Amino acid sequence: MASHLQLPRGSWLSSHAWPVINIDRLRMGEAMRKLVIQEIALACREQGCFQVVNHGIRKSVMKGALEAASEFFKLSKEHKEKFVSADVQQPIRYDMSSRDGISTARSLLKHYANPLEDWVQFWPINPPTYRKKMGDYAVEIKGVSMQLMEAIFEGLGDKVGLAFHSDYGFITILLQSSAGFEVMHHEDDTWIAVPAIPGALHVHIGDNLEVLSNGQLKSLVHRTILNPDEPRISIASIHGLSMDEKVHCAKELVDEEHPEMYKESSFQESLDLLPSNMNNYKRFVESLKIDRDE
Ligand SMILES: O=C(O)CCC(=O)C(=O)O
Ligand SMILES: [Fe+2]
Repeated sequence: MASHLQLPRGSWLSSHAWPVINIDRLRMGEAMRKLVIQEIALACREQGCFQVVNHGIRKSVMKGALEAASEFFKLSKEHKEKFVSADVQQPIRYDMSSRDGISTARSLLKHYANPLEDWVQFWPINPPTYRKKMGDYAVEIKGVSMQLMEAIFEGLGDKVGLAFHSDYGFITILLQSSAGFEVMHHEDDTWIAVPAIPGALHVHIGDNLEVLSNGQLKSLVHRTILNPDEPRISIASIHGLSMDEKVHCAKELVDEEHPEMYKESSFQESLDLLPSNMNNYKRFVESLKIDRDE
């Protein structure tokens, strides 16, 4: 394993936008499974890759497979050359030169693996532990692939139900019946799945608070993903001022070093902007930003 891989504190490591997914949670009840499927779907859509931990493959099996491969490559030429073939259809093939146009400097041993009983007869008998160690790994990695394929297929049904936006108002409080809510990380613009924790309320910052705080707080960009299997209910309570009351940067937070960054606005004005959003969505707070470079 690469030395830069950190172990997950929770389920999702976002410090480097690098998803590490704890997949034994796929078996911890329906609600948890849904969340993990959503995390996997998110990683697939956003990054096209992710790492899994708690996948159930024993450490000794992973170590054994690496040892078997390494011992094979350390063998003398005559042991390995038995498997050399120019025929890429062979069930086992050792090669040191490029027949695929992509191998530049590597040796490879390529063989079929599952079902093991069909293919193991073609595998090296040297090193003597090769068949057992690589065989155990082949069987266990197939189990992980099957679980992941199932989860990825389930996640493919998920569609964005409510696209990228931030809320007008100071704060929004969400009471949600199930997962599906995603928020954008402030620093690296990656999406993070928010779990629906029973009994908990989700709170996020809206455009008004970004303006009031003169940019010290940022309104949260978020969206929701549809769950094809069950309806999701979410009650979003958005707290703001009355229709025509203006929200402006707090005077206490404006001085020479921190000039006013936003124009004042009312809830009515945010509504007036809605029709123009139909074809080209722009966050309301963006339209309030004062461009200081001009
Ligand atoms: O469906 C949700 O949980 C979020 C709803 C939302 O973002 C909104 O109504 O502004
Ligand atoms: Fe929202």
